[in-house]
Amino acid sequence: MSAPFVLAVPSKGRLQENTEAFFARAGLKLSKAGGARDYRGTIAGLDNVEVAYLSASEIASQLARGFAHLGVTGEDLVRENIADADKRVSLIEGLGFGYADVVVAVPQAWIDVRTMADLDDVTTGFREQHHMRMRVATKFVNLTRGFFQAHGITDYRIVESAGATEGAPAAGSAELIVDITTTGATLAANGLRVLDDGTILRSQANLVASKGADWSPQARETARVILDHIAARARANKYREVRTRFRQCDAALLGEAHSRYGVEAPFGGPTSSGMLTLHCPPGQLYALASFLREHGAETVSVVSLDYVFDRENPLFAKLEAFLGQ
Ligand SMILES: Nc1ncnc2c1ncn2[C@@H]1O[C@H](COP(=O)(O)OP(=O)(O)OP(=O)(O)O)[C@@H](O)[C@H]1O
Ligand SMILES: O=P(O)(O)OC[C@H]1O[C@H](OP(=O)(O)OP(=O)(O)O)[C@H](O)[C@@H]1O
Ligand SMILES: [Mg+2]
Repeated sequence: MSAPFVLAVPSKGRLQENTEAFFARAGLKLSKAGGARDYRGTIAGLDNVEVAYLSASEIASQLARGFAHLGVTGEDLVRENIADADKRVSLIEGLGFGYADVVVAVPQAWIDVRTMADLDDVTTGFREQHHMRMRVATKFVNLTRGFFQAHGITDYRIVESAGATEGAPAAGSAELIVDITTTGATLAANGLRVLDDGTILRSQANLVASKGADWSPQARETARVILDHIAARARANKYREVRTRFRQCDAALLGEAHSRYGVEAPFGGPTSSGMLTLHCPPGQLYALASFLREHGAETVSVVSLDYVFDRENPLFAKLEAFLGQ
């Protein structure tokens, strides 16, 4: 038997739940034979796939080393943990969950410090006054270094923080922090404020491919099947299916529906009896139904789509472009 195809997914918390739901919606059911504490799983119907349940940061490292073919993890962890990330992994698609911003936050009491340029000024003053550099508490050491360097800030020192980073300024172990925020509640509760231009990265969970994995023809075929499921579901989510039948429908009317409402006609124009199937963005359904009735339709029905399989698979095309032929 050939080596398994490894899909790495988060082993706990919100990311795990969201990831399992995401694959399930795409028709890929992840299951663990040994229950919740089993860190190996399978995908029903895909025999050579091994699902590896790992922490989100470990997934980034495993992808960088080529120990997993595909994985789900946050872009923040990819950028923090992988040097030269764009050469070693490819972010195939943002998954629409796990949103978090990596930000520079300072005590609210620093009323004169609004921007990174202001911060640059006070770091220099702080060093002269206190004979030590300002301390930045973070677990995002690399992202912080890169961002501070891009803003020309050099008078600071990083204090590595494993958790509860937002508490560091009040505890006196740092002057400011770099950490993730989603709702802003934790920053506010700790009397901190994000600098106006202090957002380092807007992160979300991504489907990530590894360059260094063993991309045998069989592994590529497995990736194609997985990405085909995901692309079909993504395409289905973007549209509702609209059906109607009326004689006055012609190419000019379809052209107008396309430019006004973003409507696609996946099976071409109306049939000889005037039957028409359209795909319409959800937000435009009422406007489209009104438009069709104004032009002669008696009835317009709308249904949700589960999957739309296209010949083209943009996700697999992106993977192939990244891996090279
Ligand atoms: N409110 C949030 N808190 C923590 N992580 C979040 C939040 N929202 C989104 N995320 C994302 O989830 C990922 C972190 O997941 P998780 O905490 O499981 O990671 P980890 O690196 O394994 O951390 P841990 O040390 O807690 O095990 C990151 O990509 C992060 O951006
Ligand atoms: O902006 P907010 O919505 O307040 O979210 C941000 C906070 O949430 C996370 O911690 P979490 O409580 O998940 O604990 P963790 O340290 O175990 O990740 C994260 O580390 C931040 O501290
Ligand atoms: Mg965490």
